[in-house]
Amino acid sequence: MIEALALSKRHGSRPALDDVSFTVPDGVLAALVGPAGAGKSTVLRLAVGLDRGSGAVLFDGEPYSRLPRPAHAVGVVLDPRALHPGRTARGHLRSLAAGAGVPRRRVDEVLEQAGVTGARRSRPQHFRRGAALRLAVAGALLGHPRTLLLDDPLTDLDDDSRAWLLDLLRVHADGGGSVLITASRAADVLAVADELVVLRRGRLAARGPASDLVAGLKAGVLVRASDPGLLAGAILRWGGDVEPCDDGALVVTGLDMAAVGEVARAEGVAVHELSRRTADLDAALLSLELPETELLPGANPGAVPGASAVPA
Ligand SMILES: Nc1ncnc2c1ncn2[C@@H]1O[C@H](COP(=O)(O)OP(=O)(O)OP(=O)(O)O)[C@@H](O)[C@H]1O
Repeated sequence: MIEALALSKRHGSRPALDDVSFTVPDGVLAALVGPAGAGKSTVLRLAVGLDRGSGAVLFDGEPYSRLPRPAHAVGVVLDPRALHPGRTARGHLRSLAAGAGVPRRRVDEVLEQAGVTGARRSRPQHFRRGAALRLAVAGALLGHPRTLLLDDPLTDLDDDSRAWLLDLLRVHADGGGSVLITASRAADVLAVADELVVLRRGRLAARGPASDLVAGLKAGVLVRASDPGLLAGAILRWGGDVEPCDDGALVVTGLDMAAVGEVARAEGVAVHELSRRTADLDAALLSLELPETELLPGANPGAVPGASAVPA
């Protein structure tokens, strides 16, 4: 199980993460989603002690820094291109295995599992994205970890590697492990993630079972117009509800698409886009109201043994 407890991080005066808590139980594949800069990578970097902040991330109750054999508990893929330029793929894995106290024979097993046996003698800095990611995942699997953390694994991935990866993650979670991946678009992970944790500007925007979150999205109409303020006022007068988005679009509920078009015409406002809100799943998720956050027992980092895993 992964527990993120009250994670916060600032870059100067700018908060990169603000009091983010969530749990990924055993047997669950969770996706941390949010637009660029939302703080997803920061969560993973804090989790494995590569960044400093406040709060804690616990793996089966222990911070990463206190795991006796971290590679045997948590498999991590942050940057698949972080490789020694002079090593072959197999050499790279052998060096990881040696550092993690994993027997050498395990290297050939994970190369095969990742489908990169044929490229074991190649230098991976020339690998395409799919092969580089497979090699990185192979490295993460060396110690048979129960938990997997992968930062943005799906971007620019070829279809075969994507299918391979999603299958591997699903099987891992179904076998009782916990998996946390990050993605910029919820649509990319909706079919595979059990749980979503949605971040918006470093804060939790929504979290819960993916199917519940999507079912909870109110049907609505997304409209972009020349004068959103004027249109919003008119929609309210006509009995609709309006939620403004960051990019100036409005999400309207209580009026159908034709009615929104009519209101705009009556107000003399030019409409630049009119679509069903479900077309923009991410905007809809980001605008969800987060229920009162129930802090996990002991979520006060001061009360959690080893919570200084992420030193302030
Ligand atoms: N070293 C740094 N110095 C200053 N600001 C930083 C640094 N690293 C990250 N940030 C800022 O912290 C915020 C969160 O960054 P983070 O990389 O965690 O976001 P992200 O959701 O992973 O984005 P992306 O999908 O683009 O990787 C962003 O505003 C980013 O610009």
